[in-house]
Amino acid sequence: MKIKSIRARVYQWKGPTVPPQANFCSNAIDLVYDNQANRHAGGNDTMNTFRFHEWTVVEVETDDGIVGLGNVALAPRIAKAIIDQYLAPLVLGQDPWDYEYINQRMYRATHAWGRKGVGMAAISAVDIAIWDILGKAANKPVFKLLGGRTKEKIPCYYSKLYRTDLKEMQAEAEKFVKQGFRAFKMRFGYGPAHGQQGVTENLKSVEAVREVIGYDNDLMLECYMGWNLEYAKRILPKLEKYQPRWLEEPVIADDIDGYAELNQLTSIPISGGEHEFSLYGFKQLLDKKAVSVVQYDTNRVGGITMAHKINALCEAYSVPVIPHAGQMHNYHLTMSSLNCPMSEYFPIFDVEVGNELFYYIFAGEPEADNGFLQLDDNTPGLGLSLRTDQLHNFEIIE
Ligand SMILES: O=C(O)[C@H](O)[C@H](O)[C@@H](O)CO
Ligand SMILES: [Mg+2]
Repeated sequence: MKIKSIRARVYQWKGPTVPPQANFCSNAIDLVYDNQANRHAGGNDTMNTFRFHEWTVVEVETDDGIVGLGNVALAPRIAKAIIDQYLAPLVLGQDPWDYEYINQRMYRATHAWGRKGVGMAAISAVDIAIWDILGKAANKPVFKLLGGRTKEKIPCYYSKLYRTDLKEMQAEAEKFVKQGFRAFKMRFGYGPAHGQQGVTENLKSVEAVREVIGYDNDLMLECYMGWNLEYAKRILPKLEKYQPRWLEEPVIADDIDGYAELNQLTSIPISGGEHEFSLYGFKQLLDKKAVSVVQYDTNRVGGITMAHKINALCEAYSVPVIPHAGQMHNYHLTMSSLNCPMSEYFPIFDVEVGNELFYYIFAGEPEADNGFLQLDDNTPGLGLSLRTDQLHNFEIIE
C-alpha cells in the first residue's frame, strides 16, 4: 500500500455565530495595552485572537483507494500551505505502515522552523490521517492498533461555562448536571488588567458554579494563559477552598518555571500542555514538575505517533494525560491508555468560540451520554466521515 495523494482544504465557517461578549474568557493578549483584539470590536472583544472559525481537513489517499482523514485548527491556512509545499512531497509514495519513519521524516525535514506551533500542527494532521488509513486497512478502530480498550467507556468532563452573567452560568451548569456530567470546566473572565475588582469577580464565579454542582462533582478552572505569575500567586490561595480538580494554563506556555512554581505553591494541581509540542516539550514540563495533568492535543503535538509516545512518557512520570478538546484523534488515545482517566468534551452548540466547529465538519464524533463517551469496537479507523449537509455554511479553500 502506497500513499497516492494528499489534499488539504480549509473549511471556513460562514454560517451564523454567537456574538462575542466582553470578559468571556481571559487570554494571553489581555495583558497587552490597547490590544488589537480590543480595537477590532470597539473595546469589547477580548477573544478575537482565539477563535477557531476555520479548520484544515486533510485527506490522504492510498493506491488501493483508502482515504484517511486528519485535521488541524491552529492557523489553518498556514497549515494548509505547509502541507502542500513541504509535507506532501515527503509523504507521497510512502507505505502508511511506515508511520514512524514518515513522522520522523516530516519532523526532521521541517525542524529548522517547524518544531513548535503550526509546523507541528500541520504534521499532526497528516499523521492522524495516516492512522485513519491504518485502521481502515486493518479493519480495526485506531484504539485497537494502539493497545486496545482500557476502559468500558470514557468518562468525560463538560467544557464550556464561559464567564457570563452568574445566573446564566449557574443555569448552564445545572442543565448539564441533570444530563449526568460529573465534572465541569469553567472559564475565568478577568485577569491582571482588571485589578482587585476582577479578582473578586473571578472568585464569585467559582463560588456560583460550586453552589450549583456541589462538591461531589469535579470543577476545573481555565485561565487560557490570561494571567501572569504575580497575579496567579495572589489568587491561588484564595481558590483552594473551592477544591478545584485543576487550574489550567495560568500563565503563557513558555513560562515553564512559572508553572513549576505555581504547581508547588498550593494544593491545587496545575494543568497545561495544549500549547506544548513534541516529546521533548513534554519531557521538559515533566522534569520541572511544571504540571500535574498533561493536556496535549493530538492535532498539535505531532499526531497519533507522537501522542502515543507522550502517553508512555507521562505514564512513567505518573502524571495523568487528559487531552485538550475531545475529538476522535484524542479519544482513541485515551481509550487505549490506562494513564488517560478521562476526556475533555465540548458540548454541541451553535458556533461561538469555534471549539465546536468539528461537529459541523465531521460525522461520527461521539456524543456524551450521562457523562461518558463510547467508541465502537467494530468501526474501522477513527470512525469519521465528512458531512455534506453543512457544506452550505462553509467556504472551502482548495
Ligand atoms: O482547554 C480548552 O478547552 C481550551 O483552552 C479551549 O480550547 C479554549 O478555547 C478556551 O476556551
Ligand atoms: Mg485549555
